[in-house]
Amino acid sequence: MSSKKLFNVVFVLGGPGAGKGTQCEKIQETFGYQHLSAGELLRQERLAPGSQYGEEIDKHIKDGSIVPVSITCSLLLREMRNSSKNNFLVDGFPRNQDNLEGWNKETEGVARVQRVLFFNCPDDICVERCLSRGLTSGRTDDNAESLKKRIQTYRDSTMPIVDHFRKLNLVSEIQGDRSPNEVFEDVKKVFASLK
Ligand SMILES: Nc1ncnc2c1ncn2[C@@H]1O[C@H](COP(=O)(O)OP(=O)(O)O)[C@@H](O)[C@H]1O
Ligand SMILES: O=c1ccn([C@@H]2O[C@H](COP(=O)(O)OP(=O)(O)O)[C@@H](O)[C@H]2O)c(=O)[nH]1
Ligand SMILES: [Mg+2]
Repeated sequence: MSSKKLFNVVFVLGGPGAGKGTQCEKIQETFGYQHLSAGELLRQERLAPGSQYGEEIDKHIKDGSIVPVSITCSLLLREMRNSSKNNFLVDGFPRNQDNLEGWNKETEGVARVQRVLFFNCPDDICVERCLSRGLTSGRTDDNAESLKKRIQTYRDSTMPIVDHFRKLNLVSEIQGDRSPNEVFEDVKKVFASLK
């Protein structure tokens, strides 16, 4: 029997602009979980010198479609293995069935999903937030055209993953269309009761 400690992972899901990144920063500060944004890791990888995946990642991000799990999962696992932490927030992943299956395969005996935080936020507010973020983010996908596709991908591909975790009783759903501090009050309750 292996005595190796499993990584604890909290998945953080929700539409584009639902507030995942904002809340993850607060959780990291307050509860010491290391924040890993899958989207951010992909954006970095795209720019990494010599990366063979740059173009592929670029295209998916602009199209609001989802990068193959082998790429995303290896970036996440690299961060986890290089960290001194044992507790991680995996922000914006798994976004579809391919992500979920790849994760399950790659992390068996390595990580356990402790909880799934799901930030529920109406589409119009999500879009409005991303458009304002786009004024300064420099992101190629914070524009009306990409957002339409991202919302569709979220609805068609990510919601079934949330529902999968609901059946496993792992989802804590939090209403995201309130001020960041109000949202965080509910997030704190979830973390206070984590097992
Ligand atoms: N509760 C909130 N109320 C208003 N604006 C918010 C809230 N949470 C985040 N924002 C802003 O909305 C944009 C998207 O938030 P972010 O945390 O990046 O969301 P996500 O990671 O889900 O896309 C950012 O510009 C952020 O500052
Ligand atoms: O596991 C992931 C996470 C992100 N993305 C891509 O990266 C984009 C931006 O994701 P991010 O989570 O940064 O966006 P957010 O929801 O926070 O606005 C997505 O639309 C996808 O194209 C992906 O392919 N796989
Ligand atoms: Mg984000």
